[in-house]
Amino acid sequence: MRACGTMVPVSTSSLVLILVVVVVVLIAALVTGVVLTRRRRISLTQKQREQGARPTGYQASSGISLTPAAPEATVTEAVTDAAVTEEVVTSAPAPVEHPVADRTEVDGQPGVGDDASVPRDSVKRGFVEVDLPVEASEVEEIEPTEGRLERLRGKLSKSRNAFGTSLLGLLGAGDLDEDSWQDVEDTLLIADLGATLTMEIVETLRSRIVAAGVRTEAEAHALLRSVLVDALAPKMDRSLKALPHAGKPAVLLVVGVNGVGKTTTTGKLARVLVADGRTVLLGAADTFRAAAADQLETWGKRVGAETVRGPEGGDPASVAFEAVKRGMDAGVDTVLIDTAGRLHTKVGLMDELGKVKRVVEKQAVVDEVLLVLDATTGQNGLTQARVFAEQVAITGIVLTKLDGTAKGGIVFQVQRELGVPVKLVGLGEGADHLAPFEPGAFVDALLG
Ligand SMILES: Nc1nc2c(ncn2[C@@H]2O[C@H](COP(=O)(O)OP(=O)(O)OP(=O)(O)O)[C@@H](O)[C@H]2O)c(=O)[nH]1
Repeated sequence: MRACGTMVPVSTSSLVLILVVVVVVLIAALVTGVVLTRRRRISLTQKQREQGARPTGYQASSGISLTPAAPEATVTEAVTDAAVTEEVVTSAPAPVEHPVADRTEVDGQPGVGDDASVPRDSVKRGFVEVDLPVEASEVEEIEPTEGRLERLRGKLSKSRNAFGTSLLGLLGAGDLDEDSWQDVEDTLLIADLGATLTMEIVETLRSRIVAAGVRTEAEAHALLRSVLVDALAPKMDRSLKALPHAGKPAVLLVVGVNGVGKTTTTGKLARVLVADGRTVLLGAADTFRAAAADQLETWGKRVGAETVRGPEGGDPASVAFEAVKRGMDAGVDTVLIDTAGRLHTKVGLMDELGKVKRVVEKQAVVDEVLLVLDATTGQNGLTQARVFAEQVAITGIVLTKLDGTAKGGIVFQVQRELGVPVKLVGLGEGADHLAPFEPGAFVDALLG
């Protein structure tokens, strides 16, 4: 008898059989693994393709709604449109008077070089006076822009104190006498809502307070919120026409007077687009200010975007043209063109802007002309906006430096006056301090 546990001898053929089984099992596992990995990769690619193929506007994950321009716009039509716009402008009922002395061109051909003979509207900033954005050794992580306005609401504290807090204090105090209504009016005027809009809002508040029988502070808050949101035209299309169409990149032109934050906004906007998975090319058509192109190029490097630049003092229209050409050749999604600051009263410089747009339109549609306004300049911003809108058809407003002012009310006025939506707001010098403008979130930030 063999004791239990004694080893049973295994024949060579059994060993071979076991080995064959093990090898077959291993091969089967390997094949299954490969098939699963392929499937996963294929489904991911399909998903990406679906995302890329969305034909019309969508809410970008970045929180800024990006859309392609209307499909019917073609280059030729755009050129014709530009001519039509100019005709309309010339036949506008009340053209803005420009003193002839302000003309800067000397030969009828607007160009930055002309300014050598006549001083431009502002002192040139040299290298030493301009803080270049921090150079990054590698492409940076970008903060998501979804909910930025909520996250940056603290930056609106100056406007909140001057505007929301005092208004709520007045309205929440119960029955308002004439003096209190006068205070409401003054608060709105000081916050830069302008006389017409202020009167409208006061009238609406007076009638609705009575009709709704507002008694508590919470009711006053709700009423004020609804009146202010309505005054911000919440239904305006604030999507950014920054997506390619008809096989060409979207082209955005950034314009405004000196020092309002055009280059900074262009850089911040490139980050927003890159964060949304878009490819971007920057055009440094600000050939006037020393270091403007360096400033833009540094912004570009931080997000891996190429910058097309020209010689200092060169023709901005030709830089813009080259940038769009390069963008088309490289197949990027969006070309962002930064232009030089120009005072709206300088006819030659305003003509130059029209030329930049027309030259670009020889090869692609300009989908957006974003006017950058410095919120701290108050009513003057409005005057600038009117003149810029006459020269180039403004499609959106970027209101910068809202963090540094108690006059957040300019947002209300500029939209009302121009019928052009505020699309973005600058809330600080930080690289990601640019937020999509949302009326509800903005009013909430003002009212605290
Ligand atoms: N606080 C604050 N500062 C801003 C904002 N946007 C821009 N700036 C600052 O404004 C200054 C001018 O910005 P730039 O981008 O150089 O202005 P620009 O319009 O390109 O200037 P020019 O080319 O000379 O016309 C810089 O110091 C920016 O950091 C903002 O939203 N908030």
